[in-house]
Amino acid sequence: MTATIATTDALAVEDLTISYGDGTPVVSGVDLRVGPGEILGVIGESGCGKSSIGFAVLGLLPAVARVDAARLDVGSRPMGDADEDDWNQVRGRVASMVFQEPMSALNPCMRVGAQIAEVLLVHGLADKKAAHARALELLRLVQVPEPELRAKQFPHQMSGGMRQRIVIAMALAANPQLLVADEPTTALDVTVQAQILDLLDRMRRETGAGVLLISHDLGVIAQTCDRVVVMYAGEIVEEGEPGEVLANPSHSYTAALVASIPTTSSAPREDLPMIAGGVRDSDRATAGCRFAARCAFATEGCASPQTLVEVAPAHTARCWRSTELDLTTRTEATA
Ligand SMILES: Nc1ncnc2c1ncn2[C@@H]1O[C@H](COP(=O)(O)OP(=O)(O)OP(=O)(O)O)[C@@H](O)[C@H]1O
Repeated sequence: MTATIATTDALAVEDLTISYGDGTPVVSGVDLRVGPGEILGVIGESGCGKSSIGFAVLGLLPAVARVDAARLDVGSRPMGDADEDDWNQVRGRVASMVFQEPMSALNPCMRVGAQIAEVLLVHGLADKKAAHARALELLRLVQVPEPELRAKQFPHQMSGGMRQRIVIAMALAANPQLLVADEPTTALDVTVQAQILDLLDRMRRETGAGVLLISHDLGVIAQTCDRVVVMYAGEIVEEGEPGEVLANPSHSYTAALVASIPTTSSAPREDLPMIAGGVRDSDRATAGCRFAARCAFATEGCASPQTLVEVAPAHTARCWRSTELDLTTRTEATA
């Protein structure tokens, strides 16, 4: 495959705010940058706004959603004021989505080779013969065995992992600059999960596409991403390189997430330090730290607005107490 390696950012988002109807924003003030060939992970518990961000950067939010951003560049295209025609030029060509459930992205009545070729035909990037040849090339690229045979099969004749490979082949067909992968391995069993993450890793290296990888699983993020943003109640609370963030969590929410990862030496699951409660609408409307109501270390000062501050090179956190706390052990630091 002859991929064009991009030189511009795959994604550049500044001050992104998303709300549904007249509701409180579910995402606020989010800045994201995905470089060419880079994997940026977005992690946070259910309801923190991860999928809303993924849909927003592909223009896929429902009409009820309101999106505001100081900058929303997808590949080299400024999409802040884009209409549906503009998004149709971008989706599948400049940026593509890999969803959690591959069956929802595939047409059950169409042979998979034809579905891959269709992406190229829709965008006028190849004639029928060339599109078919490229479909076989893409099946090889995503390591589908016996591509000629598989191309003639329907999705139901394949395993979940094989279907996700087909979806990734479709997403890559037009050589996009950005892939948005929203929980791409959650529906797969553990060994297949690892294979799909390896494939994403290889694909970004070989094609130069940047990847926005959305996951609630810190293990997936740690294994795959170059950088991670941790979201809480619609806000970024911490950002950095995964190894550094996991080793030195500097926001109490991240520390609680890290502490809730089971390890082989962990006590039985009920004894794990899980985070009590969940994101409430009122947390999103709080001017101060949105995690304060659930944080074991919150003080009166946490009611004041917090900004993301550098806690180490290329590592930022939105917790003014981070220097006072030993968040690796989740205790008040001793003087
Ligand atoms: N179409 C919609 N209309 C109204 N509210 C919505 C809509 N879609 C999402 N929301 C709300 O926006 C908030 C963020 O949802 P979103 O799906 O982006 O979060 P998430 O972190 O991806 O969660 P999950 O992991 O459960 O998908 C939630 O409170 C959700 O109820």
